Amino acid sequence: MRREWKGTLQPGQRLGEGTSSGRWEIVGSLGEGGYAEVYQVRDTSTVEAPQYALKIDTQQVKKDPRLATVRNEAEKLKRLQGCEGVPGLVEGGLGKHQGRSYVVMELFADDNLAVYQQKAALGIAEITSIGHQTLKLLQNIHSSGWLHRDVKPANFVRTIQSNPASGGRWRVVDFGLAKPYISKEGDIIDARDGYNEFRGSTNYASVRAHQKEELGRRDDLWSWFYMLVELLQGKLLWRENRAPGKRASGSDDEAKKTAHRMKLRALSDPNTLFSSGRCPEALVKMSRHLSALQFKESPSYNKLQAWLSELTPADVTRPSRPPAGKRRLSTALPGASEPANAMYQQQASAQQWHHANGVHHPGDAGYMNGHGGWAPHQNGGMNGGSNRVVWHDGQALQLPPPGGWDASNHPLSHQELLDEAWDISPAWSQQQPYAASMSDAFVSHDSQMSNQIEQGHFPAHLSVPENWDLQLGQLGSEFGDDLDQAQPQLYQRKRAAGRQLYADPAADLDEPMPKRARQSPVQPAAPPQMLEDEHGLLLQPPLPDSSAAMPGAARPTWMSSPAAGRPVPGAAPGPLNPRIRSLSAALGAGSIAGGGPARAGPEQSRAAPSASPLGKAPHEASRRNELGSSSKALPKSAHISDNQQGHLANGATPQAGAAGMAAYGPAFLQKAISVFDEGRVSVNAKILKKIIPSMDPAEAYTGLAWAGWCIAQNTLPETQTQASQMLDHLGDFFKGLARRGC
Ligand SMILES: Nc1ncnc2c1ncn2[C@@H]1O[C@H](COP(=O)(O)OP(=O)(O)OP(=O)(O)O)[C@@H](O)[C@H]1O
Repeated sequence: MRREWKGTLQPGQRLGEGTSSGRWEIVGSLGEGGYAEVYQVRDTSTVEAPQYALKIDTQQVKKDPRLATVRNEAEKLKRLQGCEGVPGLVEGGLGKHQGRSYVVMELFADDNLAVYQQKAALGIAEITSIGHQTLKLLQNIHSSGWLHRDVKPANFVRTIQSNPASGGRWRVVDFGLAKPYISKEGDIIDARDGYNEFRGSTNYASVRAHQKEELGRRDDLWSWFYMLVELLQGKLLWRENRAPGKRASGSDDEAKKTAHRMKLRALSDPNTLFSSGRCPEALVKMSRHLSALQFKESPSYNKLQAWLSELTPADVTRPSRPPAGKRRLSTALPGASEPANAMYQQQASAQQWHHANGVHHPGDAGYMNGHGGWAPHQNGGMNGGSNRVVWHDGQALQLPPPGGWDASNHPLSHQELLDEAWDISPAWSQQQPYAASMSDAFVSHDSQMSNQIEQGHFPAHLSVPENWDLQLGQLGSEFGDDLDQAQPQLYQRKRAAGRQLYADPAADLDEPMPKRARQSPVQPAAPPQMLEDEHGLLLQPPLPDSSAAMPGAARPTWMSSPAAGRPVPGAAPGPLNPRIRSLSAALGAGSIAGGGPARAGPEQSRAAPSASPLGKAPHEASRRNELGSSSKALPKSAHISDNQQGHLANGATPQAGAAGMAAYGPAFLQKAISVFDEGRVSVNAKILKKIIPSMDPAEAYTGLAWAGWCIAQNTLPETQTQASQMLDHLGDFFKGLARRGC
């Protein structure tokens, strides 16, 4: 299955002045709307050949010079330069190619939000985080004196460079409909009399946009609000009846009327926005606030941010998993197909992935990557999460989940499995920008993998097509964010061509028409370029003996030797990340896992810094107090079962007994899974499911605490909410367990 190329320009094609054959070389296709095509390009005028996004008028525009949409957008972008989160323009990046205007701008990696939200399930932490970030982006634009006027998920693009000032990992694109709302004199421009135009996209347009009224800041925020409803519920009820890839029955006008009617009704009863009949209280407050705003009045961004933080997991009603066909991945996986991948070699030589100490395929020349995966140097491979496929001597070998098998393909004991869990936990945090998309990719192989795990067929020789990584990259490449979302291009263009032209007297420039249709970007983004973020969270110092990470090297004794005790982070002699140590001390070592000196000893207590990484020292401290009393701590029990007979009910602790285990065991698993889900590392929940029943509960709790923390770290620093919520979940959960253990 080959990826369908969207757009009229071809890969390798060059355009623009500056070099003899054209400065901008088309590398990938990012998206296509009714009026423009967006490509990933290389600047061939410099040796480094940096990559950018190039937006160019569709071919139809050529036929009607009045529709110079991209040129107009470029002019607006010029005026918005310096506004955080808005794409930077590239010098010399404005031009014409065969009569079509183009503009070259900063390239953002990864998906837009419309695509992203259709991947694996989003938990409350991630939804609120996205809400915070996108709201901040809109506030930035408004503070610059501009309205976006086409706020919708497809116009927020995720990127790997995190910058809290500009909206964390999200950026905003598509300024085709943007308009200043402040005059040159600095006054807010009055609404124009007799204004009678629809601006925006049907699904996200405010009620006033439907009524063809002039839009203000409040209307951008209504669109943001509907985005939020969609994030929470997984759908907008006015577009619900539309089959994927199909238009709603009836005309566009009918669809618009339906959306308008339902939005109007929701003004007086926000519960009607949700098929459950219950609108989260936080959204009710937002709706009231936005409804009360006057045209010129500034929304209270702070209040909206605060209400956003009030959302709870119970407010998420979207399906916990998207249908299989909807899972997607549009990010290039590091090392996905390239033999002797340069980045991996660099990592290996720098010995940065020291902690990875899992299984590998014997005989391969390679090293463990940061995800507990094996990255062969010579043969190429795809690594990460718990599923691994390596290319070896021209063959694809599928390897078991980390911890499943040792180097001689013998199953690991549960003790070793636990060690593996310890090993891979910090790896997740190191894979910060990619963990989500990687685990998405692996989800798609879950069933195949599980079957083989069940049957004990590892490593298995698979028949994997040459372009397997490409296929992953295009899983479910179509998405929709508006009425004619996934319509054939022809249809979109026909509609585009049929639209009327207009000029907006309040803007310096003619504006493009309202835009809608788009096919999704499907090109994998540029490969990752960084191993360490600005906060230094991605890497840990190497182990004293870094050769431990190399094949054949002995496992460091502290990781598996019973004499050395459980390899709790705080107890490890290696210089582990102090953040992990502090969490372990606060949650695991100093509390639940009261039975083992390595976990509960004074060393851990001392190791806990006075302030936690999240600045939650008092909170953590009180949690420690609540949990830390030795009389209340859950005592260490014997292993449930060495032969993994596996039922939680069989593994009674002396105190809680079989009944107690049966009662809270499933909740424990459920919680673990949901925590991992929130961290978007869903596939690892599978490993947990397999290994937890055979583990000492105290070990499992401590391990989860650490793992949860590592996941939480992925979100720092701009999404502290997410991180702290995860920790809270874990803390509450542990508290509950401790009580039951009494
Ligand atoms: N700078 C960028 N970096 C990465 N991707 C981008 C960039 N700009 C746009 N894209 C991708 O291209 C898609 C289309 O971009 P944009 O919305 O600007 O085009 P458009 O033709 O105006 O779309 P529409 O007509 O549907 O509104 C976006 O949804 C986004 O996925």
